[in-house]
Amino acid sequence: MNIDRRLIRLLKNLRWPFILTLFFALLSVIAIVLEAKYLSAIIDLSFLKKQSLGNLLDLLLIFILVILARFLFQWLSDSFASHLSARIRHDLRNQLVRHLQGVSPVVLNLEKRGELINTLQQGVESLDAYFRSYIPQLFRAAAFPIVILMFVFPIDLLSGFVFLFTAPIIPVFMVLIGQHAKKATQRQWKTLSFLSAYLLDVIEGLTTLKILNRSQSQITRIRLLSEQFRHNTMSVLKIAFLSALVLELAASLSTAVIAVEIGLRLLYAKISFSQALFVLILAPEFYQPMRQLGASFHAGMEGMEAARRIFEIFTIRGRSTPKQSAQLSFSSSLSIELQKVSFRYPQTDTEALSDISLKIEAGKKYVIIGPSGAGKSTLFNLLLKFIAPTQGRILVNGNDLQQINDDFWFKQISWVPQKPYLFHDTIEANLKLVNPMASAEDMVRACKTARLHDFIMSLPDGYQTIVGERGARLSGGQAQRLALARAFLKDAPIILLDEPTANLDPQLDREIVEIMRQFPDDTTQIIIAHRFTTLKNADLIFVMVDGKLTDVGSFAELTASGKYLHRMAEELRGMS
Ligand SMILES: Nc1ncnc2c1ncn2[C@@H]1O[C@H](COP(=O)(O)OP(=O)(O)OP(=O)(O)O)[C@@H](O)[C@H]1O
Repeated sequence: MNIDRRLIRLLKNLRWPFILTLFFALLSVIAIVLEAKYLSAIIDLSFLKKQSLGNLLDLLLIFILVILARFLFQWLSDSFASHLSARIRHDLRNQLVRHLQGVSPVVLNLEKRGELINTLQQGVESLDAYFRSYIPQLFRAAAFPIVILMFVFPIDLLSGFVFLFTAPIIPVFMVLIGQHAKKATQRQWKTLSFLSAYLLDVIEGLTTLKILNRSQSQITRIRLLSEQFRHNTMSVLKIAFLSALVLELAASLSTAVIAVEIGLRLLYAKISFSQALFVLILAPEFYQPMRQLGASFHAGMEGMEAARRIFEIFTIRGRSTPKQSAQLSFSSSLSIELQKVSFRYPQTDTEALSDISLKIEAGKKYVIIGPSGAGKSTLFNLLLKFIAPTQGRILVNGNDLQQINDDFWFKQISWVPQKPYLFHDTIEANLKLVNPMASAEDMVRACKTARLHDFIMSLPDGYQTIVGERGARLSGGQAQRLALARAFLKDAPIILLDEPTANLDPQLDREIVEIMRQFPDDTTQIIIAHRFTTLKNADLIFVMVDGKLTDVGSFAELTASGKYLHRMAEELRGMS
């Protein structure tokens, strides 16, 4: 019957709007029965018993009031259902976003973003019809016939039995049709999710595709997928139209059976006119909610399918973080120690990091170097608590990092990745992300230190300039500077910087060292370096190769003996 228990559980905090939705629906059916009762009485009295209109004024007035009450109850029931649906969608979307915020970026990157977006938008939206129309209709389909039978049985037993025996025909048809509809709806959703993910992928990789001269083949693929989606949608619609037709037919035939049965008895004077009329007026109302349920059956199917995807998102494992960070305070100078740390990404055979032991003391400058794939970013991911070691421990002032609260830890770290994420908002808003209370002077100071202020002032809207999606209107170097300005504003004791690669911004090469010097002396700096200038300024250099720590030492020590650094120096000398 298309009821997902997890969806019904969402109603827990909305008990009252839900109860009121059903309560007013119930009142509306009582009003329907009363409407039939008064209408049949008025017709009987005025046409058969020839009563004057003056004598029927009271009855007419009550009849009109009952009609008005029916519409009022229906409207109230619909309004509470709409309110309920809006709240559920709002709460669910918040819960989903909150859940995804708690998922490690490393895990999240493995998910198809297009599918996630599709579920967050279309999936949650399709629950509107489920809660606003399908669930109340399901209640009406179950409750209305019972209420009507309660009134019909005492008045006309035979008609009551005809109602009772014809009522299951519609639900039986619905269950039969439902089997097909379910598969078709699942196919439709699968294609839509795939299409959304594919479109997002193509749009993001458009430049690459164009350069590779592959855009035409992608267009063909998108056309094929769209065609498949159209085909699947048509199958769903075909079933929906066909089921509506079958249900309509079943309801009409059942009403006809009642009409013939009543007509015959009326002919042989086995039933009074007012009783016959009362049952006849109620007959279409008896089948109406079941017919309407047939019409919203599709909404029920879609809601169920969307629920499956939505609750799948909740199964993406989030990080668990302790509530308290014992013994650590914001004023602590934080030293970090990696003890025999290894890490293996899920579903991979080799370790990205193996047996790493190193110490990071507060206030010193460290540089990590190594060839591509050596595990430098993985080490950062561990320090950022995006992932946890598969073996070994990371200690912060002697406390296991995994026992430290995420919020506390994130406040201690400024992270400047190679491609910083900038939101489609103003420069000011992107800066204030790290410190909403930052004053205009603070922002200017931070941007001056990051050597970005002059550029910002050259823009027509200055700090109010919209940076574009993912900072599209900024160069790679400018985006990095903006991220560095954010780090200045945040003023955290530890800064992790993934230096931009050499081909990104040559000017930044020299400047970055200067900018990093501006951080307070007690800031611990850990830099993934790609340049020589950065190496020279490090207190200690960690050389990583194939997930292992192969050398540790100062620049002078390593250029003399370190294999990788020595080779790097040779290569750079050869280039110059
Ligand atoms: N999400 C992931 N799932 C599976 N394997 C991964 C994942 N991320 C990285 N790896 C693997 O882990 C190893 C270390 O990768 P990592 O990104 O840490 O290297 P890196 O030194 O930062 O490289 P680069 O300098 O090119 O950025 C690589 O073999 C890489 O293929």
